[in-house]
Amino acid sequence: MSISYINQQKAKLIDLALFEFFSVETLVELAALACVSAIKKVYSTNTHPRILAIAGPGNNGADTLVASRHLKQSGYNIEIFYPKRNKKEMFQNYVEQNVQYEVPFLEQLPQQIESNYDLIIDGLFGFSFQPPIRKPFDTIINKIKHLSENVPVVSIDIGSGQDVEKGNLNNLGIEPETLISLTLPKEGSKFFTGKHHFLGGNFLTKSLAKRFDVNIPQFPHGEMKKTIIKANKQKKTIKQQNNKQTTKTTTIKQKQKTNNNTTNKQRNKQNNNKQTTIQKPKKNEQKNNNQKTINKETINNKKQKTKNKQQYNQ
Ligand SMILES: NC(=O)C1=CN([C@@H]2O[C@H](COP(=O)(O)OP(=O)(O)OC[C@H]3O[C@@H](n4cnc5c(N)ncnc54)[C@H](O)[C@@H]3O)[C@@H](O)[C@H]2O)[C@@H](O)CC1
Repeated sequence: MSISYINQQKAKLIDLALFEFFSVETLVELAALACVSAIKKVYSTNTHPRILAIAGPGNNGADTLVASRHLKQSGYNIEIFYPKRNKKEMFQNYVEQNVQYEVPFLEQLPQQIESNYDLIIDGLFGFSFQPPIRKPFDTIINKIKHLSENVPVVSIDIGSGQDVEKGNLNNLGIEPETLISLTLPKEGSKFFTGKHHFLGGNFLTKSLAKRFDVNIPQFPHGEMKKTIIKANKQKKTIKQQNNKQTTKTTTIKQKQKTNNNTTNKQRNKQNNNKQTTIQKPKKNEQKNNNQKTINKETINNKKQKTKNKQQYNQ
């Protein structure tokens, strides 16, 4: 079953529907844990011990504040820049929790980020972002955008400054190396160009999925990172070089069936994984958004994963 991408309005409505039977604190805590789980998967305390988390004024910032606390407890050396503090009690509690766990809050975006941090968490804006970017976030986003060539950036739900539905229009937003979509990927994430795309927050019930006409992502409860969607720039380049292939949708399963080397055991394993589709975007979308081919796969499909990794490294 393919993953549904949702627009801004649907994301907001699903969020409201979840609030009917979850408290916002519970959702934030679970979303934050999903983010932590994904971050640990790619950036370990050995390779990326020093993290700068940038938290925005809304619930995307709340996810970031809570994730920061968990990351500190997981052994990372994390600092938070939280330029526009939300005055609601929930946010004040999140700040206090970080203070209690000795996570420092920075007054300014630090200088020398490249040499002082191994990873940046971008939690400025999520699905409620409405362009254009207002002060002081324009300067912050601009700085992080340029740093992202030297320090990996993880964005929570949306690359901040990007259009929720159209992606990184006019290159105004942050292009993260890792994107962690929550509940369901937003339409703009079809244009994601980074390396790792996780999906976390297994919140949808069957009735909500029906009500909002979306597919529930298939991954076990608690395993927030089970479904991974990977953008593969290299693949697109190769495809383009091989000359104007028409839009093609093929399942990983179908693709692998044609591979004579695939063993029955592997095939069974692939069938068990809910494979998703490889899709090429529409031409006009590509033009506006520097779209890259999206290769969606399950994490258990190790063989395919290794293949993709090799392509990145080429
Ligand atoms: N159902 C879900 O998927 C869940 C989503 N959560 C998180 O909540 C996020 C959505 O939270 P919110 O609805 O609070 O909104 P956001 O956190 O996306 O942002 C809203 C804030 O950003 C400001 N803002 C919007 N556009 C701006 C602009 N152009 N310039 C400057 N400031 C701007 C608004 O004034 C408001 O303060 C999601 O993206 C996700 O990270 C989780 O916390 C809980 C579960």
